[in-house]
Amino acid sequence: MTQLDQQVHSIGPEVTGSRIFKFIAFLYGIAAYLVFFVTILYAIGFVMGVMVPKTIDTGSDSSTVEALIVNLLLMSLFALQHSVMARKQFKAWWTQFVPKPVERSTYVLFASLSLLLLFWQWRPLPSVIWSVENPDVAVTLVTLSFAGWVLVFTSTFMINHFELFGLHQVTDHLAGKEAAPPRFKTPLLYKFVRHPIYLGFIIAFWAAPTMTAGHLLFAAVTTLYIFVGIALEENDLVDLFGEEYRQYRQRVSMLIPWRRSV
Ligand SMILES: C[S@@+](CC[C@H](N)C(=O)[O-])C[C@H]1O[C@@H](n2cnc3c(N)ncnc32)[C@H](O)[C@@H]1O
Repeated sequence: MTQLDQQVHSIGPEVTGSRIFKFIAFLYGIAAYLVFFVTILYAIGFVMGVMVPKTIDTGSDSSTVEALIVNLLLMSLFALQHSVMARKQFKAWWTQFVPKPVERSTYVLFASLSLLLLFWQWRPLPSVIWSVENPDVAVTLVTLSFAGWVLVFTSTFMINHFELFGLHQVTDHLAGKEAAPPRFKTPLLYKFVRHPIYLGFIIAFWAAPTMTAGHLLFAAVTTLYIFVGIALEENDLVDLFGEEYRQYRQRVSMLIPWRRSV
């Protein structure tokens, strides 16, 4: 037996089933959730350019090339972390080291930390691509962007907010309940589009009265990543729910209600 095998063996039910582990896991889940919550609130201010010390359009001066390289690296790091750690094969591998009840919380924590790094290190690209002069149109765009964030937040509650962010798993474990298998759901908005959370992000990122080059880069790359993320997520969902998800995909559009192809 290698040293690694011995370590893997040490995180068994005799450890995860103990009362002290359950309690520490619960505290860890709450801490990860709080970090996520602060991160998503900061993200709103960062993208909308309000109420936070550093926004998408502020930060240290740098050359265009440096800004492009740093920003693309930061977004790639988030995309890699987010996609790789969400895959079935990765989860099967790393739950040998990370106990299952805190797997989702750890994923949420890593995703939040990579986003916080992005906010911190983001380089502004201040050239203005468009600027809406009409105050009514400008207010409409700000309202639309905010509505995008509301769509993200409310949609998470439609499929299960607390499970998505790991709290459900640690509370069930604390209560000694077995983790329930994932369930396919199509409540409310999920009857009109398959990905309301991602639709909310796209709206929130693009609806800007003033669009700088930096903001445009962020919106364009994240939108591209959302399409890649959707393809990966839907592969997993077909694996998980089979024919039920295939039929859902035929019946319901991806992002734009009543437009089957997108
Ligand atoms: C960040 S959420 C995004 C959900 C969806 N793509 C959206 O944009 O609203 C990703 C998680 O939701 C799960 N998921 C996506 N659609 C689902 C559905 N209809 N029912 C249950 N879980 C779903 C995926 O398996 C994944 O774990």
